[in-house]
Amino acid sequence: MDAQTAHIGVRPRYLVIMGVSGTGKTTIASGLATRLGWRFQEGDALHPPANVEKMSAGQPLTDTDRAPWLALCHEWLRAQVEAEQGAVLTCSALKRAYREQLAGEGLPIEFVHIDTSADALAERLKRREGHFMPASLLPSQLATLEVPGDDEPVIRVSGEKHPDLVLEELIRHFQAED
Ligand SMILES: Nc1ncnc2c1ncn2[C@@H]1O[C@H](COP(=O)(O)OP(=O)(O)OP(=O)(O)O)[C@@H](O)[C@H]1O
Ligand SMILES: O=C(O)[C@H](O)[C@@H](O)[C@H](O)[C@H](O)CO
Repeated sequence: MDAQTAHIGVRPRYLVIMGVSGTGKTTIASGLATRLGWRFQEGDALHPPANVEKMSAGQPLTDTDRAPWLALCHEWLRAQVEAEQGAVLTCSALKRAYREQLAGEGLPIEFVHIDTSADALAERLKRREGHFMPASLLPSQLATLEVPGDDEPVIRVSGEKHPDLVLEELIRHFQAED
């Protein structure tokens, strides 16, 4: 545990920051990784090019499309657990089955579900520029989302609070549990 992490007093964790497109996964994940000195991976960067092309064309992904992507995400998580340095991955992880695949082989994965209202999401995606995901896919994202159950290792946060407040809330949560 380096000086910064020791100062904050949080043991290494292995987090998947999840939720629908536009909910704030990259914002929160990168903020956590920076504050805690943990490794960060943008899950979208692990998509096969065909998946990005499909979404860019306004077509929702299928379970078959997501399978190789989720396998790469799981592999990244497994390598981080072995490295024991703490890690944060962004991944929509919309379905329970996807979350089970990410946490497969008994990996100690925790999910942070960022929940944002449909209206706020629509407004954000309408304004967002330079991203491959069209706002037209928001309804399919919301329809596909299976909100994590209380039986899943999930921490629920709001996507409509200021990101700095969410980061402080998460770090306090980790400190209280350690
Ligand atoms: N709490 C927030 N309040 C207001 N705007 C936010 C908040 N969090 C993120 N945003 C904005 O919403 C947009 C999407 O944020 P971000 O890229 O982090 O989401 P994402 O879930 O990673 O999206 P995607 O999955 O589509 O890549 C960005 O323009 C970001 O600045
Ligand atoms: O599961 C999915 O349908 C996709 O992963 C999307 O969620 C994108 O990755 C991301 O949200 C891009 O905006």
